[in-house]
Amino acid sequence: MTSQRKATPAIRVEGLTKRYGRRTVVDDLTFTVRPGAVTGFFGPNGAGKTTALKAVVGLARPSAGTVSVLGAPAGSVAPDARRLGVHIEPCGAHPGRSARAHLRALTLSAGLPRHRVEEVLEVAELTRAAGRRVGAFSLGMRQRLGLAAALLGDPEVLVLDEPANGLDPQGIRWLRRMLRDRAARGGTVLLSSHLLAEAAQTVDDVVVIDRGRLVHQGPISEVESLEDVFLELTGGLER
Ligand SMILES: Nc1ncnc2c1ncn2[C@@H]1O[C@H](COP(=O)(O)OP(=O)(O)OP(=O)(O)O)[C@@H](O)[C@H]1O
Repeated sequence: MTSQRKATPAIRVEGLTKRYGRRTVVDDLTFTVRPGAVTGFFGPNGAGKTTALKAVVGLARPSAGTVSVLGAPAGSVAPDARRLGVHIEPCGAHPGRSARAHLRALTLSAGLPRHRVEEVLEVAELTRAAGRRVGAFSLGMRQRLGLAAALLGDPEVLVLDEPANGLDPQGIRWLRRMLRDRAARGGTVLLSSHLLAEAAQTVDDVVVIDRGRLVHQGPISEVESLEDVFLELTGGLER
């Protein structure tokens, strides 16, 4: 990870639209994500967050619009684990494989040094469980494994869908510190979350979408209560 490219956004989403059949799930979405910061991506269930994140990392082809990551089209950055790390469920680990074997396979296919496996196991506090079958992992342990996999290349940009999902309070604190540390070192983090109180402690910038459309982008410092702003912008309990 480097602290270059500070002047330009690390991620630029312009007019992103994704349709499934006749249904528009992401609708003319434009926002930017700056390096050296954690950006939270929020929206109600079904708002299109995962779909938009998939388009950002090249896992979904936009129906219209463009996405660039570190100045390059999303799809061209995606295979480079040193530039882009992604955790979007399902993590793809074979249930019969151990966590260590899963990470080793990823390391091999990404052309990364083998020692990264033990390093990310340590970072994700999974070393003791590394020899166990992934199929026997709890939700939180699978989540840690997915995050460990995203960190394998020590990437400049991290895109994480609901990274706190299933984590216990200790795990949530670990995640917050890890993300803050990466941002402090110049890294870029874009994450989605429904845990607004927790996210408010972690993020620098906020992007809120509703029904696939952008309803807010700005620094968290300008938001008095993320929950109030979220409910106000997305129709709250009256949906
Ligand atoms: N492959 C697909 N084919 C058809 N529809 C899809 C597909 N993927 C997502 N959708 C639909 O797109 C809409 C947005 O889904 P998405 O998962 O992006 O929302 P989300 O904001 O991440 O929701 P949540 O917070 O519940 O995870 C949903 O109505 C979903 O059913």
